[in-house]
Parts: sequence; structure tokens; C-alpha cells
Amino acid sequence: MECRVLSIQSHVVRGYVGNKSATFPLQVLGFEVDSINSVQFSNHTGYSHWKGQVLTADELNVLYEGIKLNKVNRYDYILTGYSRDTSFLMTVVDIIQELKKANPSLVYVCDPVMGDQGAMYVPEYLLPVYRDNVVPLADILTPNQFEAELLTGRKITTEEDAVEVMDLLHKMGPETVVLTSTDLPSRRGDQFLVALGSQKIVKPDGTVTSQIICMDIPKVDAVFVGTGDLFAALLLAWTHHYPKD
Ligand SMILES: Nc1ncnc2c1ncn2[C@@H]1O[C@H](COP(=O)(O)OP(=O)(O)O)[C@@H](O)[C@H]1O
Ligand SMILES: Cc1ncc(COP(=O)(O)O)c(CN)c1O
Repeated sequence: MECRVLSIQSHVVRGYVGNKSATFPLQVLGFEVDSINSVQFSNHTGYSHWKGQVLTADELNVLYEGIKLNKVNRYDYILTGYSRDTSFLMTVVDIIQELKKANPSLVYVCDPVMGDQGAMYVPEYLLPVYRDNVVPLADILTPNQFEAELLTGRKITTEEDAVEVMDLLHKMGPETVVLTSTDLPSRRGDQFLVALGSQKIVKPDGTVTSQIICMDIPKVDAVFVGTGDLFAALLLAWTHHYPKD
């Protein structure tokens, strides 16, 4: 059966971040992808120069209106990433709420793209919008360590801290939280990168518990941009194909 994703992320002319990282892998894995480009930039913002356009909230509404008028606004998943503007993000929130009403089993995968390695690369005023409006709607949340720390106001220096932070993030809304990369030391040595996941599980007796997994990922000696966007897209795909795993 067709499974349709609405992906609201950046587009770059050169390179692979945002929709350029997410769309093709999702298509290859069998999904129909409707993409809205939150920005169209020459390249990602880590380059010394970047130029381009930012989609406004009004422009987003116009695109969504067209989809609605044709009655093709039924989605199984929404995936969101890079955004630079408060009113744009608030419009995304309105769209998610409307689409969830239309399809109560819609799953919202939110990558709260704000920064990395201790620095924000979107305007700071987006943090409260993510914390108070966006994250509470998310079913699956994929922050990196820095983004998880920003959202909860808690530093992560040990695995116990990471579990507590994921619990705080669960309390904000999402049933599944994945810290896509952390600075925590791996048990397998310094050639590995640690990612952690936590999923709320309802036990047969009705009590709720968290299932925690820790992933040791072989480190490649390079810095990548767009891998967080790819990770979120692939997590969507594989949790869809293997919902109980
Ligand atoms: N240097 C690396 N070596 C191996 N895998 C990496 C590396 N950097 C990122 N990844 C992969 O990309 C995923 C996303 O991590 P990252 O790019 O740090 O997320 P974000 O962009 O959200 O900060 C990681 O879980 C890992 O699978
Ligand atoms: C335009 C744009 N989109 C998306 C991202 C996110 O990239 P990543 O997947 O590495 O978090 C960036 C990173 N600076 C970016 O500049």
C-alpha cells in the first residue's frame, strides 16, 4: 500500500542536506515523498558563503492550500528539518495539527535542527518555538546531543544523563527519542560514535516503561553535514518497515 511522506526541509543546489538527503533514500525504500523546501540555498550554511531564499509562512500556506484544494492532503508521515523562521515553524505546527486530525495515525518525525558541537546555526529565538510548540507534536524526535541539551536545559556528560534527558524529552511528547550522535565514550573504544534511543512501551499490564538502546557506530575520520537529515529519513523508513523492532 502507498505510504506518503510530507517532507518539509531545506533544498541546496550544491550538496546533500535536507530534502536532498532525505527524498531519494525514502523513494528507494518505497515511499512517495511530497517535498516542500523551507529554504533554497546555494549550499549548506557551513560554507564560507551561502546565498538563497527562505520560504515565508505565507508562501508555505499557498503551497499547502493548493494541495488541499486538490484533496491530496492525506499523509502517513510528516518529516521536518531545517527551518529559519518563527512564523514559518508556527505554520508547520498548524499544518501538522490539521493533518493529524485528518489522519489520527499520522506519524510526525521531527529533527529539531538547531545546531551542533555547542553552537546554534539557526536563530536563537527558534529554541522556544521548538520546545513549546513543535516537539510536543512529535511522535519521533531525532536531536543530536547539543539539540537535546538545548531543549531540556540539561547537560549530558554520562550515559545516565542521556537517559534522563531522553526521559525529559518523552515528557514533552514524543514516544520515540533518538540522540543521533553524542560525545559519550563508546565501550568499544574511541573509533566508535555513540547514539542512543529510547522508546516508550506499554506493557501487557498497562504500565509504561522505556526501552533503551545504545548504538556504537564505527567512526569515519571526517565531518559530515546532512547525515542527521539522512538519519531521520532512514529512521522513519525502517521504523515503518519494522514497527516492533
Ligand atoms: N564521523 C562519522 N562517522 C560515522 N558516522 C557518522 C559520522 N558523522 C555522522 N555519522 C552518522 O550520521 C548520524 C547522524 O549524526 P550527525 O550527523 O552528528 O547528526 P546531526 O547532523 O543531527 O548532528 C550518526 O548517527 C551516524 O550514523
Ligand atoms: C541548509 C541546511 N540544511 C540542513 C542542515 C542540517 O544538516 P545536518 O543533517 O548535518 O544536521 C544544515 C546544516 N548546517 C544546513 O545548512
